[in-house]
Amino acid sequence: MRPAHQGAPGLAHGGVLATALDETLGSLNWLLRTIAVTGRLETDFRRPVPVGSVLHLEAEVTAVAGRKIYSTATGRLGGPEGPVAVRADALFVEVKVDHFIDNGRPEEIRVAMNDPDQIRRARAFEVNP
Ligand SMILES: CCCCCCCCCC(=O)SCCNC(=O)CCNC(=O)[C@H](O)C(C)(C)COP(=O)(O)OP(=O)(O)OC[C@H]1O[C@@H](n2cnc3c(N)ncnc32)[C@H](O)[C@@H]1OP(=O)(O)O
Repeated sequence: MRPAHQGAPGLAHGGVLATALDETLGSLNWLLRTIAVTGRLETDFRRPVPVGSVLHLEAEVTAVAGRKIYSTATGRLGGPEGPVAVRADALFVEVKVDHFIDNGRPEEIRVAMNDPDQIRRARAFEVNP
């Protein structure tokens, strides 16, 4: 956690922690080779996370039902054996790539689609920087 992630003095902002959980959970969809968006993200903040601390994040898929992917993530202070600071349960919903083409701002979609580097093109859709 860096100073830019601060909310209350010296502590990480809850929205930043939720973003970190969402990104970790979203990475699972790459492993499933499925394009999916967050439909629901339920977050528990169990301990304050100090600026300067390391948050160890892990996530797993718990179930897949049709287009619905259920997953859970845990963030521990300091490392994999540290105390649980945050956790989240999520539902991702599988979408076609058209979801982004139809709903995204045309300028960014055009730049991404015109990139001849296929890996960079796919990554352009991956995260909100
Ligand atoms: C190559 C590209 C790679 C791209 C990777 C991109 C990763 C980006 C990650 C993100 O930034 S996600 C950003 C935040 N999320 C969104 O913007 C999603 C906005 N929501 C939507 O677009 C739609 O609501 C959504 C696609 C999630 C669902 O709409 P649909 O019309 O496609 O499906 P539908 O509403 O029929 O829901 C499908 C199933 O999911 C269930 N569902 C959807 N949203 C739910 C919800 N919030 N809570 C509980 N259940 C939900 C819904 O009940 C239904 O269940 P059943 O199949 O059992 O009937």
